[in-house]
Amino acid sequence: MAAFLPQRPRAVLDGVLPTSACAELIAAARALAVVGYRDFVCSATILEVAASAPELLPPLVAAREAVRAAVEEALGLPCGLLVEFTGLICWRPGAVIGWHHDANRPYLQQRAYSAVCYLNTAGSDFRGGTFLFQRLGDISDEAAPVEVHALPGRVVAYSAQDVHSITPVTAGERFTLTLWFTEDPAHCEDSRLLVQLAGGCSGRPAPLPASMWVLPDATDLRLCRLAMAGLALVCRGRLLLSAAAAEELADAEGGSPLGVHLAVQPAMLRAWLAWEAAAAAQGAGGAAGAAAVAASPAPEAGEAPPAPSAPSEAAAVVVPGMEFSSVQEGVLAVQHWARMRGSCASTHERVCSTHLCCSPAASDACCAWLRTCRLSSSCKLQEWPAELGKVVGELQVAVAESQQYLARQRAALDALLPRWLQLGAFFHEGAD
Ligand SMILES: O=C(O)CCC(=O)C(=O)O
Ligand SMILES: [Fe+2]
Repeated sequence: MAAFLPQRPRAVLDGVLPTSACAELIAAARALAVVGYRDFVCSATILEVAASAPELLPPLVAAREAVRAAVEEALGLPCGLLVEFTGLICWRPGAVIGWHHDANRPYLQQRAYSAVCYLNTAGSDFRGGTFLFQRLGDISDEAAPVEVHALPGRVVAYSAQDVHSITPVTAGERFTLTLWFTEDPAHCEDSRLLVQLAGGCSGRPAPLPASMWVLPDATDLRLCRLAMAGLALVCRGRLLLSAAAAEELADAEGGSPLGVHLAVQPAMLRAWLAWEAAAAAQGAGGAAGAAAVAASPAPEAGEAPPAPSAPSEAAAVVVPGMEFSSVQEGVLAVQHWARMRGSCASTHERVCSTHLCCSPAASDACCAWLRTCRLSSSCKLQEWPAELGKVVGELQVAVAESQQYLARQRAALDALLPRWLQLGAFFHEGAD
């Protein structure tokens, strides 16, 4: 444990999470994170996880509790801390935060302490991204930590008023589990989490990031999901949009990032849901049925995704990083692969589902698959099956492993949920 000064509590704690738990959380973040709270940052909050992939709550909650317990002990807070925010955060190249403290807005006054648990290693998994505390030039500076380099399982904890900064991430991806603590029960995230969980955990549509930053590497399963959905993708600035959303965007308020985000979100979501509904209506149509769905999505009240076989002009635009010459080519490649696998419907599940990259190994296999996509950019389409064949075995193992992993997490959630809900009811009654 590092120096701890009561007047300016700062602690750096190693080994709070085992490396395996960190890898698990990174895989969950890769699967779920959407455009985050600042440029080049993607995040998945605990509430978003509860809404879209509740079976991933058990490892996230376990990690949250481990960090909370370690911070309470290190900062000597016997009364216990309430968690105001839990999020998995991915920092991509370009992400940076200047000097600030974490309660620096009127609506953040409830934050009392902060804790960041690093999930991967500075210098090897990513470059830059060093956490710096401001030196205050008083005697306590001698002992207080000022610079924190990320290592899996290392936690930095500090008062939310303590000024700090993060140097720019220059390469790779920096993953953190970030927690803010409050002493005010009204701001504890658990009540919102319980309300959400009480609403039921199953049958939710697969989450689709509504928009995303276009990233230099773009090795991202989400791009694949979008291409599978037959969406024509358009690159606008650093946002990747559906063609339909791009049209709406023209009307968006001055093209401001917020306006853009608001315009994009509903359009893409509607398109995705329309596609999902069409796929469900086709039922177990097998390869041909599902391929037909992908090729001619059902007309819907919202936007149906553009048909891959009838590309719009916008569709000729790039899906960055995938290096297909068009989205259609990407879709065809996926369909080829699907036919090879014998079932397009389950391929949809495998390729499009968030869950494909929920286990670390599956996540790696997905990345391998997407890398293959990229490596194959110069290949002709007919060469795809051979190319893809190389990783099909790996994916099969990954899918099986992912399914087992999710089954285990679902069982864990089933076991936890009644207790959480009971607790929620207890607190609710207590509050009445
Ligand atoms: O990721 C970190 O090391 C700290 C992040 C931070 O300061 C913040 O999100 O306010
Ligand atoms: Fe901060």
